[in-house]
Amino acid sequence: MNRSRTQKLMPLYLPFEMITLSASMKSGGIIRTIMKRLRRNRHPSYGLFRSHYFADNLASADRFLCQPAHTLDNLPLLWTSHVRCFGGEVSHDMYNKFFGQCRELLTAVERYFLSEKNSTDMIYHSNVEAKVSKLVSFSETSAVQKEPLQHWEQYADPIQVSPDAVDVDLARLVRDLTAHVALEVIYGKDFLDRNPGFINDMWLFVDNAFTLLLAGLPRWTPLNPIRMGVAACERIRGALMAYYKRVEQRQRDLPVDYGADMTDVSATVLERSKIYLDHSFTLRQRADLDMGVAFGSSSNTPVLSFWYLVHIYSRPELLTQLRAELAPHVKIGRNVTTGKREIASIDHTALYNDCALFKSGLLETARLSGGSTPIRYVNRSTQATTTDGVNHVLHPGTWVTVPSGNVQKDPHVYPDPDEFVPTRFILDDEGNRAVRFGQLRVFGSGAGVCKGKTYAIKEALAVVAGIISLWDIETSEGYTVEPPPSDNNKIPSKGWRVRVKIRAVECA
Ligand code: HEM
Repeated sequence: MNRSRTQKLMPLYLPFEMITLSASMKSGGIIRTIMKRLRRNRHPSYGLFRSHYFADNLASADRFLCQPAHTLDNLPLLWTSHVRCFGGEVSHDMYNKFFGQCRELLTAVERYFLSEKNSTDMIYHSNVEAKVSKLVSFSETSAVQKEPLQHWEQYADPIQVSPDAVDVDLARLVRDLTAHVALEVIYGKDFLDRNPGFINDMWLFVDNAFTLLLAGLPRWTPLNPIRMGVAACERIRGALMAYYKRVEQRQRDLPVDYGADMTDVSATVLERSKIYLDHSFTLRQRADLDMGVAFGSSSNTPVLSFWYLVHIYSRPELLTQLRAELAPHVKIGRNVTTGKREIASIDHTALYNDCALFKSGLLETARLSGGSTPIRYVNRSTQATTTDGVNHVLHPGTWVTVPSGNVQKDPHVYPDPDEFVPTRFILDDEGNRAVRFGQLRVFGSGAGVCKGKTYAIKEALAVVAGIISLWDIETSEGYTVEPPPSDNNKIPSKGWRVRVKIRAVECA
């Protein structure tokens, strides 16, 4: 790689310094004192390295991060994941295409998943009702499972224990179902049916290799987790290459491979494909750049939804309150063929706007699960103003990290910060109960803010509302799950074994 292609790669020391500084800020004590001493007077460097500014005490993190991308750039971090994690192509051609077209490609995500109106259309398209109604499969005839399992049941080890009860790992079940919802809405049903191992490969990669690779271990490192993760990543790339070939065939009115049904491919994919074609991206380059979308859209929401369910099902009183709040908006009917209860409809707009306790509880789960630390590359000189009023100059070619998530455990902002307080984000304005994000920044800020933020909340609300409205869930003997102080975007390694039954509830 020549210098132009390496200069925008995040330095290898940065994740380590960021984690150490972040931990020292939280823990206080001697490490904090040492780190503070290392802060060079008047130089905006905090810690050991001059090319990294750890901006933990900005006067306004939001205002700072809202600077235009030509000053504070989010793309070099994405380029770093492309090179180090996803093993994407690093040719000169790819570098130019990446920095030339990436913003346009991200806009094709943002337009449908960040906008209030379009994200509502997307969640209505996602048919969460049908998926949640088939959370687990029942055999009518015997206690032995005979029906084909749904995609999300494959790795959740379901065992039918009576005609109406299934024991299952809820962590795997919910994680895979929620990922399925987002991926189907983006890539279409045929893609997931044709690639039944796709979601499992994503987890193999995320759980085993992603962090180690981002920290700088080469992809050829002879460690089992990396080998396993990298092999899964290559299968994902292969699936996306074959997929974008079919999308191109559809767009050019050519016969589509395998006669695949491409009618439900999202507008996001069609727009991205058009950009790829207009700028002569090879199939491999298209797949490389879509990995960020596939992972971004389906790695965080599933874990958030799972932990919210843990909070709810381990608090019977809260469960009752939420079911009452949701009842007018989540209609239960009967399946005309089986006669079993199922979700007939979900009013997604009402879940988002009118169910204050339910939405606030989701934000509280997000608050507890840990915050984000936006990382930006400094393209042009800029200033960072700290709380003590000092202006630091940040030079081009340096990096800045903003641990805006630390506020989430700050007792001055959130009293009893380790407690789960479901009402915490409700503002009562003369009888009008509204839910406000306040200082919560789980989705980042500024130009690099999460491009799926609005959809992600609607999707998590829909999945959780559907599950708690239709299903009774009890922890199996010997399994307890306590939400960890910070989930690091993970489900519990041993899963959460539960018994699932359809709830006896009045049908509409
Ligand atoms: C609970 C769910 C989610 C969480 C917590 C989350 C969080 C984040 C965070 C922290 C960032 C980096 C922001 C920054 O640097 O300031 C990000 C970036 C991104 N997210 Fe999400 N995300 C979620 C769901 C989604 C979904 C559903 C999609 C797509 C439909 C998505 C697409 C993206 C994309 C494309 C980026 C890169 C943005 C850029 O650098 O310009 N995310 N997300």
